[in-house]
Amino acid sequence: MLNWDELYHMQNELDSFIERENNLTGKDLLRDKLLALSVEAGELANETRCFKFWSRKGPSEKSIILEEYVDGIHFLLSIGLEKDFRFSGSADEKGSQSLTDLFIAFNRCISAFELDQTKDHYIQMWHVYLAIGEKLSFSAQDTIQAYIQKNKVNVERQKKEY
Ligand SMILES: O=c1ccn([C@H]2C[C@H](O)[C@@H](COP(=O)(O)OP(=O)(O)OP(=O)(O)O)O2)c(=O)[nH]1
Repeated sequence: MLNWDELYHMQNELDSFIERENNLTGKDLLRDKLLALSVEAGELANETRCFKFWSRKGPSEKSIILEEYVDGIHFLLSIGLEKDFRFSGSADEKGSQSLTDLFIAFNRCISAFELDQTKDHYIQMWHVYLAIGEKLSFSAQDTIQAYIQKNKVNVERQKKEY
């Protein structure tokens, strides 16, 4: 099973670094992070092309979809750090909902959390996001590996190009 504690720890290091580099230490970044999460989910949906009924072009390759997916994991962890909530479960069995259904449900969960910032609503966002990962056939190992890799890229980018 995924050890979320380790990922929360890595995310905390990254977030503190980003805040220091950008003079944002102590600032309330929750609303920006919620919008970022919603945008990342949109980028992910776009790469899967799950809703593009008008097009015969297939999805992007798995590595690209996985990188978009772990961007969302970054923000879910980061939001938990901001609110002092932790998720510790795992993905449920693959359900019958389509990817499109899941993306719509995920946006609903973000809105529910924004309106009422409880731990239950936080956990709900995780369940739906993990269901998206399950539907995309990402294993826990795929997700951890890609998370660690993108976390490093994020640190490097802070040091250089931004
Ligand atoms: O407080 C923060 C802010 C950002 N990130 C991470 C999450 C994600 O992995 C990345 C932002 O996403 P992305 O790589 O799409 O950033 P971008 O600036 O939109 O990149 P690009 O210009 O390449 O599209 O930064 C954090 O972990 N914590």
